[in-house]
Amino acid sequence: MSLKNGCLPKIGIRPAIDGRRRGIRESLEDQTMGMAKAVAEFYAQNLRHSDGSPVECVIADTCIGGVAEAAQTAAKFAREGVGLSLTVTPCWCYGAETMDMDPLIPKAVWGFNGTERPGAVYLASVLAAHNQKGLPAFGIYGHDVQDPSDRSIPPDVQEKLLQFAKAGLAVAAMRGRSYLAIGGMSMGIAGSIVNPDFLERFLGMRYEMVDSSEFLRRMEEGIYDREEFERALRWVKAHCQEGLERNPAERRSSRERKDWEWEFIIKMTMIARDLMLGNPKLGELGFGEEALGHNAIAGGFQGQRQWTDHFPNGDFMETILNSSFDWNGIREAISFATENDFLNGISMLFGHLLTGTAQIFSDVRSYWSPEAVKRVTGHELSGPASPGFIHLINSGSTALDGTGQQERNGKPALKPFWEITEAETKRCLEATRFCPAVLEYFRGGGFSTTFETRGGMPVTMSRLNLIHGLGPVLQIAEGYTVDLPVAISRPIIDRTDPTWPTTWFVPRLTGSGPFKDVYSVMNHWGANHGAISYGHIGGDLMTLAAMLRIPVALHNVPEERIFRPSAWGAFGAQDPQGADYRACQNFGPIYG
Ligand SMILES: C[C@H](O)[C@@H](O)[C@@H](O)C(=O)CO
Ligand SMILES: [Mn+2]
Repeated sequence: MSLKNGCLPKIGIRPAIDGRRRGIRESLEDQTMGMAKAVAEFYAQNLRHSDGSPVECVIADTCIGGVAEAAQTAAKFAREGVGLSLTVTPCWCYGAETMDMDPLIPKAVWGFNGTERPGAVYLASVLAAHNQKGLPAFGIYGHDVQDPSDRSIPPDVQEKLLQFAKAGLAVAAMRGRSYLAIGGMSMGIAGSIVNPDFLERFLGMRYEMVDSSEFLRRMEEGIYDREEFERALRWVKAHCQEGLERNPAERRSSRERKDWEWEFIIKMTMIARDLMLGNPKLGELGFGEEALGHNAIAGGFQGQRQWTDHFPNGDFMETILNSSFDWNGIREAISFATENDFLNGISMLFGHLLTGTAQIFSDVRSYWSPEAVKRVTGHELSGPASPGFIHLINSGSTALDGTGQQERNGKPALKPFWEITEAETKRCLEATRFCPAVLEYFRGGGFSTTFETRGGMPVTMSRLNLIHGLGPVLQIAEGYTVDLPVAISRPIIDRTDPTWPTTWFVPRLTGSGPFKDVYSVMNHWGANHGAISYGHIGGDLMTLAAMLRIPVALHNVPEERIFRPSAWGAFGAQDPQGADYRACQNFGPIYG
């Protein structure tokens, strides 16, 4: 089953040229179209959609020397489903006559750094036109002068081409899709008060909602694939190991009840997925409407409390959906928020679309200072955990990939699903236990995913918050997962909920402001949850946020990784954070 619904967005390449015939244009055709072809090839080789398929480029039929060819190109791009555009040129062209005017399409311009023809002068001129007309565009200007015969794309240009395209593809992938809430607000968590206005205006997405009772209807009326269910049950019995029972002896559920719960939560998992994505198998069974699904690219489940006070909790479902594999094999992770915290779900979606990897969803539970660790465990922190750490932990939603049992160059990693091996999925499962849910919290039972994330992984924690009178803002903290010695980790986990997955996180400190120490990062975090993505992707998130006009409230991303539309500089080049707020407010959300 694929998460895509309809066509995948393509990248439109626009070779712009000096329109003067009888010499100039003719002499430039080859080099200009050559740049377009080189970029298309570069993208095809280096970019994939989050569903694993290679990214396709559409090149304009002709070089664009003026408005007629710009219009022909726009028509071609609309026919072909282009979601973002890149204009390339080695020469002077007529800015406002050749530029891409589609307000919905993220745009960049690569102006070749050569001296024979003034590509960089066009770049400056067309960016000025974009800024003047309120159509923000990213400028790409290579650092070193190239010769006209040099058809290579220099590494600094490659980096920017990729950063722009990854974020632009994410923008295009979200447009027209849905966030599906199963249930409503969970325990007063404001992030689970889904805000359709934000989804529609900033992301071009719909808010879809179904009542949790839909699980029961589908179970009781047999609206799921029975054959898949049997297969899933066999897989669960073979690979999902039950963990320690933490409930007091007199309250534990019977074996019979637990077996029933396993069947129930497997069905919940299949039904949630079918609700989001649809399932042709349901059509074959005579359920045409259900077969279609809700066109969702992200979703969430309220769970607590009405559902979990009576029925098994959603932890297993959330974990499996968020993972890059299940009983059907290795596949794209499905971004799914526990407690229906859609703001965290969308943060996970951003991370997923930018990387193709599974995401970790966590409560940002506690800051542990070295002093508190010493007092509670009797041990001193050392190594990367020395400045103290943040304990990330939540009942559900953390992908099995979050164990860190996949590897890249011998180091723990969360990989895009197309790079994950069968053996690595086994290791993730072996490192996980499914503990009977703590019945004090979850009266209806269920099983919670239990593991400790391997240390040493570069990760980025992010979070969207909605602020009255301001709108959405994004927080970003790059850092590392760390390993703790058992003598420290055990007592700390036992003080919280030992049946839940734990990630020990140390943000990269900068020595000042919110990143002056680990405590300050925790203290500045804007909500109870964070979305954790493998890798240092803060720069990519910032590029995406700028495209979506979401200001970045907090980050520790190095300056050289920050890449925003050219107009941002006009709002205060010496005050990038304030400029970001002003630019986002000035241009406003893409979809109104
Ligand atoms: C079991 C509890 O209700 C937890 O689910 C709660 O601590 C949270 O996760 C709050 O975000
Ligand atoms: Mn939570």
